[in-house]
Amino acid sequence: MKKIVINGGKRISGKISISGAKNSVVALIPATILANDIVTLEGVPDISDVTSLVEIMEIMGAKIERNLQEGKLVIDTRSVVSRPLPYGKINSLRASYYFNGALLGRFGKATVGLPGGCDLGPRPIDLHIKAFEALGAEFSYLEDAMHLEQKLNHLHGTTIYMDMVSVGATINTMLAASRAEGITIIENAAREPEIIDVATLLNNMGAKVRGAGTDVIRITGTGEMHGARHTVIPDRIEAGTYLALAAAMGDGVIVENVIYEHLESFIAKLEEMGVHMTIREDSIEVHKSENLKAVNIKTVPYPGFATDLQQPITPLLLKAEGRGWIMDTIYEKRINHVPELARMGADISILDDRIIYESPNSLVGSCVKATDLRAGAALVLAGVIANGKTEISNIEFILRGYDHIIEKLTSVGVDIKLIEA
Ligand SMILES: CC(=O)N[C@H]1[C@@H](OP(=O)(O)OP(=O)(O)OC[C@H]2O[C@@H](n3ccc(=O)[nH]c3=O)[C@H](O)[C@@H]2O)O[C@H](CO)[C@@H](O)[C@@H]1O
Ligand SMILES: C=C(OP(=O)(O)O)C(=O)O
Repeated sequence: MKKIVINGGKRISGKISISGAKNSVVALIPATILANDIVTLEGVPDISDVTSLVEIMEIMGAKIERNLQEGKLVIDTRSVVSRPLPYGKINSLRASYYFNGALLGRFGKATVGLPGGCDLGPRPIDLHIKAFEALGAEFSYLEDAMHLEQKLNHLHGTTIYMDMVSVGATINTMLAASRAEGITIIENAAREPEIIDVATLLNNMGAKVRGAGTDVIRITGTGEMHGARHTVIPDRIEAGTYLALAAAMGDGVIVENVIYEHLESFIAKLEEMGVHMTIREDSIEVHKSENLKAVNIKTVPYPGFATDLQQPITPLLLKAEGRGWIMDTIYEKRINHVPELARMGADISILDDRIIYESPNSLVGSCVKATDLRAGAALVLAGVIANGKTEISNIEFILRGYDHIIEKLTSVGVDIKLIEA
């Protein structure tokens, strides 16, 4: 079992470069199945979710050259077959549900086990299934796995209204609809940058996806798709995590390879707190910031404040002055970081549908447990801020989504190491 050990309380400075977006690449990899050809992905983060997806793709018959040091995957999906994938790695990550859309689109059938991923409370997939059914697939359970099969000899385009704004259901529908006959219109689509990234790859592979990034997406299905080369967008959640850390402990930190527009609501919150930043074309410099103010945060779909960033920003809030609350309207049970931060001395608790906190807090190094990916990120930040030694267990969650986190933090002066416990 691995642990992260941090000797906290030291100021940091320097540069951190952001890797490709986890929540994009986990959809881009399954999307390559639609090509029946060779797709090269660049800017791929070296994270365990990518390793898991590569393993699943190889089980399905894909030939993959991987050089994650250089952020590159060359994926040949010509020998992929739609074999049942009920168990194993499939159940360990949420994004495995994208195999449903990709396999259904290319082969007209898919048998894929139930998705896993972080425990954020219930994570239903009814909208995905409803969309596949609307496109002409029949849904059933086969050996504990989801089985989808087209009723006719092809899927057909249709208009789908999403009851809720869902990133996963929007992307899955785009995948299946890319190979359907006719036009599919997704209404009330999610607008996240990751959706645009997936649409860009699909279009480069020969699909016709229009309107990604707005709440109406129009997909004209195509019988054939082909190989392409694509660079993954920068990870706005990784960027937000390091910006929050820089605001809390930095004496001048530059976060590089960021798209500012993807982070506008987050930056607006940092500004409201009193954080000083210089925004450049593809980097953000966080200056030494003092006398920060407590703020309230409500997570909503993009372009609002991202659910994935409410946990990583919490340690920064604990350094501010005043009282505040956080309300996660996407995943209201995304609160696992709260008891661990309280264990480190934070005045933080849950009241009804909110996390409430009173600051400033003097955090003290402690033994804590990462219960999910972004809770883990929050504990790393808390460990850097806290005085003394923090030991974080269950770090496999953190490695699902943060590329070279130890190396990146060491480079700005954090005393952090990974140990075998
Ligand atoms: C809108 C939103 O902020 N989505 C976030 C969500 O995406 P993720 O893809 O996990 O979740 P969705 O965007 O699909 O779901 C948004 C909401 O819709 C509900 N839902 C979803 C699908 C479905 O079939 N039925 C249903 O009820 C979910 O329970 C959730 O409350 O978590 C990801 C990982 O943490 C983030 O990167 C996404 O930005
Ligand atoms: C919770 C997350 O990941 P997943 O949806 O893959 O579990 C996340 O990226 O914050």
